[in-house]
Formats: sequence, C-alpha cells, structure tokens
Amino acid sequence: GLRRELMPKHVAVIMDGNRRWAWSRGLMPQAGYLAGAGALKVVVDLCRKWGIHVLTVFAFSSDNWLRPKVEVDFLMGLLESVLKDEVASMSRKGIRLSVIGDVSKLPQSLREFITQCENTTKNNSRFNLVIAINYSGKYDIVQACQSIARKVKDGVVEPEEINEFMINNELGTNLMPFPYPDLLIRTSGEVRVSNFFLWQLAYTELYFTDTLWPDFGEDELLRALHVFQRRVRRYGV
Ligand SMILES: CC(C)CCOP(=O)(O)OP(=O)(O)O
Ligand SMILES: [Mg+2]
Repeated sequence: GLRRELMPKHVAVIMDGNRRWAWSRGLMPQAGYLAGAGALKVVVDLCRKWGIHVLTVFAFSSDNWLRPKVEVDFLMGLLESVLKDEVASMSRKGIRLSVIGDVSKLPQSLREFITQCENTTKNNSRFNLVIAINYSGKYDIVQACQSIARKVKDGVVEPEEINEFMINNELGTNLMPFPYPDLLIRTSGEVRVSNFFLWQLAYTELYFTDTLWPDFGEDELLRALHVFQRRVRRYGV
C-alpha cells in the first residue's frame, strides 16, 4: 500500500484529453473542459487527503491561444467561474491559490479575480494549488534571465555570482514551498512536456497514462502514486 512518508511533496499535472473525452461521447469540446474542471476539484481534495503539499496544474499554455476563439473564450470564462465558485471553500480548507504564467494577456475580469483569489488565500498554508495560466516554460526562463541581466547591468550582481539558486528565485515558482515537482502526471497518452515546466523538471519522475483527464480520478491517482513510490529516486547518483 501507499506509504505517507514516500508521498511526493509536489505533484504537477498536464490535464490533457478533455476534447477527446467530449468527442468520444458526441459532446462539444466545452463539455470536455467542464468535465476537466470537475476532475480538477476531485484531484485537489485527493491530494490534500494523501498529504501532498503542492499541486500545480497546467490549465492553459501560451500555445492554447491558437485554438478557435469560441474555445479560448469558453476556457477563460471557465477559469473565472471555477475561481469564483471555489474561493470560499479554498479559504475554508486552508488552500493557498497561486497563478503562474503571463496574466497580463488574460481578460481584465479574470485577471482581477485571480488577484482577488491570491490575496484572499495568501495566508493559507495547509495546501498549495498552483494554476498555470498562459504559462510557457521557455518564457519563464527568459524572464528570469532578463531580471538577472537587469541586476548585472545595475551593478547589483556580478556575472560570476549567477547560480542555480539565483535563477530559481526568479522563476514563476519562486514563492511556493517545494518548487520542484517530485512527480509529473500527463494524461491522454501524449508523452511530451509541451513547454510546461522545463527548469523545474530537472529531477521529476515522469508518469504518463492513456486515461483522458476527465476520467482521471482516485483509482488513477493512486496508480500514479504507487508507481512513484516504487521508483527509487537516484538524483543521478
Ligand atoms: C486547456 C487544456 C487544459 C485542455 C487540455 O485538453 P485538450 O483540450 O488538449 O483536449 P484534447 O487533447 O483531447 O484536444
Ligand atoms: Mg490536448
């Protein structure tokens, strides 16, 4: 069985396969996104139940802007309504919500609600839910480099002083406990990282399942956690 002391501290999820799930049921893509939002709520509570500290979910990548406008608009509205519907229960459950990604490109109303949710929950410390919205792993590293380059230009930092800790501190994940995911789960059979976390995945155990995200529930999560606990993590040693 699962051992609590071997639980991952930080699980990251690429929630993929929502439209295929809808299509296989003769439904619209929007129904798949809605079902995906439901799966997310279930998985958040399961992670809390199993003593995982941080759950990061890839909810919208910078590539997703290329989707049909009707789908992008629906996803933006869905993200806002999920935050609206869940902020009270997140506060009650001690869940801190953080959003990573370039929020400047999001609709004004969603951006305002993200700020509100982050402020309302910023003192919660029992569980961290991180939602990556308009996130790009490459851009995260680019903006970190830009920030450090400004410090070098201002004479605050010498080039020789730049090290991985300095870079860690400039990435979108700098404020969370356990910034490096121990386990990355990707659903729907795709086996790629798709410009999600790049730097942060240096030692992450990668787990792929054919299950479509809306069907990813307790059985699937437990299966992923058993596989994780069976893998001896060597960190290259
Ligand atoms: C926006 C993102 C979380 C949606 C992931 O599911 P998806 O739309 O990529 O679904 P498909 O891979 O089945 O097209
Ligand atoms: Mg997909």
